[in-house]
Amino acid sequence: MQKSAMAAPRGRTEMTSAQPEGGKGEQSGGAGPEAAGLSPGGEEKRRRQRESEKQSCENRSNLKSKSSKRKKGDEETEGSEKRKKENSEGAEEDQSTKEELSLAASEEKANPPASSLVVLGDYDRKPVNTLLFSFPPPQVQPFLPQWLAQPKLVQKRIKDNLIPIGDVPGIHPWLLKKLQMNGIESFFPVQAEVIPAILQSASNGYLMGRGGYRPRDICVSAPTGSGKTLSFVIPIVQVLLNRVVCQVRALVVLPTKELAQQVSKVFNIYTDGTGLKVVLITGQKSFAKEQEMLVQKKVTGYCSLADIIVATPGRLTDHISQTPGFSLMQLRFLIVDEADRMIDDMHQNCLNQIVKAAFQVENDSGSNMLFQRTKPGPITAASSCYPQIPLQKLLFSATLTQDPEKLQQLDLFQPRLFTSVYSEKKTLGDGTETEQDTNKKYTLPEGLSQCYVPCDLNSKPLLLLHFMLTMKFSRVLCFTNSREASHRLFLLVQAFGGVTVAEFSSRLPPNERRRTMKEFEQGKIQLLISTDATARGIDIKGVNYVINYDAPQFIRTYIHRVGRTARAGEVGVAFSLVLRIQERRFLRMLKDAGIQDVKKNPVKGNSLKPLVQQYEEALCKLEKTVKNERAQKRA
Ligand SMILES: Nc1ncnc2c1ncn2[C@@H]1O[C@H](COP(=O)(O)OP(=O)(O)OP(=O)(O)O)[C@@H](O)[C@H]1O
Repeated sequence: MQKSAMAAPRGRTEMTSAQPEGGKGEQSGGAGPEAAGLSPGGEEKRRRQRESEKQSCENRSNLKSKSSKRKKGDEETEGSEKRKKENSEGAEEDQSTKEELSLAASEEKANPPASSLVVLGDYDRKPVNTLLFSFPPPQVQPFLPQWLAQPKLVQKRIKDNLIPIGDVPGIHPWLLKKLQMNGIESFFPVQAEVIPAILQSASNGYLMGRGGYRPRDICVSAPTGSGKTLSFVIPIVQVLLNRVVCQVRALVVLPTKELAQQVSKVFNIYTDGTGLKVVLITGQKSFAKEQEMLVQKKVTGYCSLADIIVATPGRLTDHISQTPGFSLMQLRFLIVDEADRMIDDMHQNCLNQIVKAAFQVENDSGSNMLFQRTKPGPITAASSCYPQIPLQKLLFSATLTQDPEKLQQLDLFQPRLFTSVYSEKKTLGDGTETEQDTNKKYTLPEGLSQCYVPCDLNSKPLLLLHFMLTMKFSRVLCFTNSREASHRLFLLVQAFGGVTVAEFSSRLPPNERRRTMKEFEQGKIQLLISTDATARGIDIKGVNYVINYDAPQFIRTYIHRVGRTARAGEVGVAFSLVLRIQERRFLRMLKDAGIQDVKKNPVKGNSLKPLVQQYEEALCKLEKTVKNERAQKRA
């Protein structure tokens, strides 16, 4: 990927015009007796100069160590991990370099160094003329676009900031009733901010932006379980309430079938009784069946059977290319949930195809010629002559990337960012205010307590059993790093006995996964051992504990996993079993993300002893079961 000047690489050079020595000093007689230290003020001036240089050096070395500490990545588990790691590492480097440069600039301002011109980048003072020959050439100082630098802040604390639904302006009375019928009396902070923003952007009806202008795209970064789903479901249903013709006006894309199912369920609740049609496209039904759900052929041409589509990327692109009459030409809202994951290479292409399909010129004589649209470009007299149906993008995630370049791949239009990621001001004992968590990149739910248990490989199963049987943990979602690991652990706990346990991974067919999830939600299963298939977005009510049986390798995986508990303002506890060899890396990963309050919670060997004999018997049973399974597979 080509990098723009916005994200210049490390070691950039920049000129800073600074004070005396050869610059201003020269003009005011720098070569005269004062500069040579012969005048009465000369000694004082040199002392100040020496101090200023010393300060400058200190500042630079501080920055240097700060910079090296920060060069780590936001990474992601799924898909092209390595590339992602590289990308995000690059992004963070860019970010920290930006911070360094602005910090350095302000510090330089406060303590002007003695030399006339300095080169920033390797923090060594260099004479100005080296700039002329420096390679690579100087680059433009990067800056954070205003929409990222000045986002709309969303309160993190849910329970303290509930807003009665009637106090949020502009919501249709019918929807207010519907919300109440579903037990929603108050909006969560993210909903109270985002719902009016989306409604406002469609205040002239969905066929046009506010005041006839193209509406701004919206990005939302709020913690897991903070209610992001309703913050787009409610305004979209409201905006489409009065639609006359059924056309695909809203499309939600999500990375997995389970998530798509979950979101379509919420849409179904709030469209029930409206005549709006919600269609789920995930490949769980046959392609032909899905085609029947999407379009109908009539004598006059094809007509849409869907107002709102909730889809996974693969199946959706198949329909774009292969389903006759399937049109996104009237698409008004493109919602990208779990957006950071959807921007990954794997899904990026899908998003491009959607946008392309949305601006495709239709030859079909049945198309609506009154409201047409052309690919957005500069506003001209011609383009403003006829009404354009705008396509507005709405991006949501608990770990939305703040790398402008990555977000820019989505071709966002004057985006607005709503975020709960901000540093908090704390008042000290003496009344002064201090900023906390300045390197904070993600926000976790308020009610979440986090612990980690240092351990070795052999004690991990015993620790899990200890939590379940001795500590009597209930409603536990336990994550491993692979399907095989989940399966083995499930067999082992089952062989040990005493715990209602199930597994969840792509090893199991979809119906079985659905059933398991339902039973877990109903409390019939106390321990669900899962892969990262349930790590993102899945909303399971009543999870008390998350256990990272295998420590997650990437910070975003950690955030989404632990976010399966402490949802909707509730409390929850996350335990991570961390091998001693992983401990340093694990803690650094959390620290780099600004996550500080993770307590060390060692478990004494003595506590595990009572379980050992039964555990060894379970191991023998496990060995037999695995052998049987292998034999069955071969047969
Ligand atoms: N205003 C509300 N009042 C009560 N419960 C709510 C409200 N809004 C959402 N919820 C509930 O909160 C839970 C979490 O909501 P949701 O799944 O939308 O979170 P999210 O922000 O999308 O989380 P994630 O990032 O993990 O996907 C759901 O069970 C939802 O029903």
